[in-house]
Amino acid sequence: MADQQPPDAAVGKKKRRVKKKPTETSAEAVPIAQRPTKKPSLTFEDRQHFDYIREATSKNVWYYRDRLSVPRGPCNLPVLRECWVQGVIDEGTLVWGQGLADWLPVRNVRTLVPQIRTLEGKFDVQQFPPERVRNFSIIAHVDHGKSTLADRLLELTGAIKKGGKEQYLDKLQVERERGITVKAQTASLVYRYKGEEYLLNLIDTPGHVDFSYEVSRSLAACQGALLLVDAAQGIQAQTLANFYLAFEQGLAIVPVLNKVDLPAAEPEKVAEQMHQVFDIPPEDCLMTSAKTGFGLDAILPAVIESVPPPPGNTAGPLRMLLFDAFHDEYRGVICMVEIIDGHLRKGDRVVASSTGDTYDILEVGIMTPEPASTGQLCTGQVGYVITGMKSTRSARVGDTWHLVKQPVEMLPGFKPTKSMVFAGIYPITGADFDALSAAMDRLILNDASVTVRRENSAALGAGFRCGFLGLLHMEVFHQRLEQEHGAMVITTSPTVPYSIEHTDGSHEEIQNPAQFPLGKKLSGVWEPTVAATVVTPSEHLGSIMELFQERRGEMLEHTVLSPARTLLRYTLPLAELGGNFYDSLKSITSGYASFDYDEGEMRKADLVRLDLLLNSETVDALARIVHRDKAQRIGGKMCEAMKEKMGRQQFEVIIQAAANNKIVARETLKAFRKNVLAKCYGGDVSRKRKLLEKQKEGKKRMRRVGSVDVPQDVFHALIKS
Ligand SMILES: Nc1nc2c(ncn2[C@@H]2O[C@H](COP(=O)(O)OP(=O)(O)OP(=O)(O)O)[C@@H](O)[C@H]2O)c(=O)[nH]1
Repeated sequence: MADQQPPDAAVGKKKRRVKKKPTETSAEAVPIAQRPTKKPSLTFEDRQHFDYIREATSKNVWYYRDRLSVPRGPCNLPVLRECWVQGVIDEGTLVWGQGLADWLPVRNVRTLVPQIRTLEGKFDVQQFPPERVRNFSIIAHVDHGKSTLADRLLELTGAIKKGGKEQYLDKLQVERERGITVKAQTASLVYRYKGEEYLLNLIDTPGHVDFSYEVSRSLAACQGALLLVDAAQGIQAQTLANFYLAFEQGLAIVPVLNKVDLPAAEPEKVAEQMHQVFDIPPEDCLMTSAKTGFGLDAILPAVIESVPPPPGNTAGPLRMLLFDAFHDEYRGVICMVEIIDGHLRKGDRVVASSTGDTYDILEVGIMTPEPASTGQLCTGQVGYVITGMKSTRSARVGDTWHLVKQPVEMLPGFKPTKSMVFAGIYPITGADFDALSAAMDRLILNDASVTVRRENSAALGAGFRCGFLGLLHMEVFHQRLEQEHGAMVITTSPTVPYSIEHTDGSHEEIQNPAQFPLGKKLSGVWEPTVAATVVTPSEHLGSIMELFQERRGEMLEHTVLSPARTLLRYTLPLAELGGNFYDSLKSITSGYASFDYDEGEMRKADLVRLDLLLNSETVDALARIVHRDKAQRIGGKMCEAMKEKMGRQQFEVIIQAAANNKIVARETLKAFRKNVLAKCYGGDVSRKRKLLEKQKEGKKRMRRVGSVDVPQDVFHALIKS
């Protein structure tokens, strides 16, 4: 094991070495024959080995990771940002990283694992029996102010400082970039009310329909919900959907009208709407402005008064619900749990009911909103546990855990989600498949609503077919894979699951358009529909109806909510929600209409498979299933987009679209050879070689379809066409 010098001494020593003797790398320490010529990619066995070492060293300050990012700052290997490790991290281990000409033997690696805040000995969760615990979610339509209100409540209870980062609980990069919540987040607050301290557990939930699985799971760990409604916009489609989710689970509802500071706010009218639609007495609605802080003081007392304490049995054996999980680079799998009955302590040995696997509780604590260890959790409390679980797949969201040899009745768990949209996800190059697979495992741990299956494409190689709850969900998943896990991927056109009826009466579900049978007589093709709800200012009714008609929608209901607002219900094919449906709806109503949908029935439709061909070779990854009437228009658009994006090749390329094998559109791309040496007049041969090598490198990023090279961004562009 490496030496145990104080970190500063080690830092100084290593810095001097690296600076003064840059050649003192593995060149001297390792015989040439042993030196690899390129960055190693770790094998599965390596990773297993690493896991073993992690355990062996977890109590020391040493650490390793298969792909170790060493942040800048005081560190004994300051030049390394990404470093590939050969073998076990120990004295003499070879590492390679950005800025290093060669492999470097490690002399001293100190852990860079951020320390979890500890409240052990300072904060006793036992002082909060269930009567003084409240678990509640904040639910609302998109942008009605959930995260902003959560900020104010965190500030009010001193969990975060005033004037800090806005929407504190929106921690993901994708959330901050898009300004939406995609992941439910938990925070425990201590609040003094009528002379007694209460432990309040707040869960901020997403508003968009594609993430409603997050809402329903969060509600399972709560006994109440703050139903937030924008006092200017009133009840919207997702307000209805979330209200019913909470109502069906029997939660206490605390109605709050937010944004009363806005000039357009009409809190009295909205309170009246709440009465009409939800039967909530107008006088029960709290008025607040999460922006200015108006009315904030009334919220937590209302939660304490209206939300019942968690009903668990304090004396019973431990029974806990795993309702969420995520992967932390340094600590592995972190599970979010609610203690339904009994008591959990660090060091306990627990069993996961669904798999029978046993784990030691290495750490347990609450989110404040950052994790803070408390050493135990009592009945009704919500917090996190770390078990040293090896595989991300072992953390099954909805699972019941109990103590070894103390079996309990399983909790009902969560309804499995039904994927509404499918797409293929492929690594940019085949060599990245293993890395993508690991990244998917980690992300799926944090997003249990995604379904994944291995698949192969002739054009894109080995990859995965993933099921999502909607198109936004698919886009966010793609973005998170890239941003949080560094996996660069190609996503194929989204498709919905179709059911094919063969002439012998049998049915087959297809989730990939390339499976759609060609040249075979079929009895019928069935597509999924949705029951859509739109709440809109009445002046936009005409244009909304036109939009739905164009998207093959059929009206089910037309209700006037108030003289100015109307509710419409339509049934329409799920596939029609793709493309620019949301953008069109937004632009024709200037963003004033709200939209939500529920799964509908399967409906028979006249559908064909639309293929894209390059020099008569089908690109399987670009196949889609479309309505016969739209095949020619969509095919034409795809060919145009392909021509525009692909750039000329060294030979002519014929781009065609075929609907059920019949050509419906065609474009021709003229031959062209880009002469990268055009501007190199005479002279330097090494510069010419460099340019040619760069060109060769660029070609690697292309996908070969038959004899045609397709750049990866073409796939992205065609998905949107
Ligand atoms: N004027 C005013 N603006 C507010 C108030 N509360 C929130 N906002 C603004 O409304 C916008 C949306 O707020 P968020 O807190 O992100 O809304 P959200 O409900 O969490 O959004 P999603 O998680 O995407 O559903 C932000 O620009 C906030 O600054 C309020 O009381 N008054």
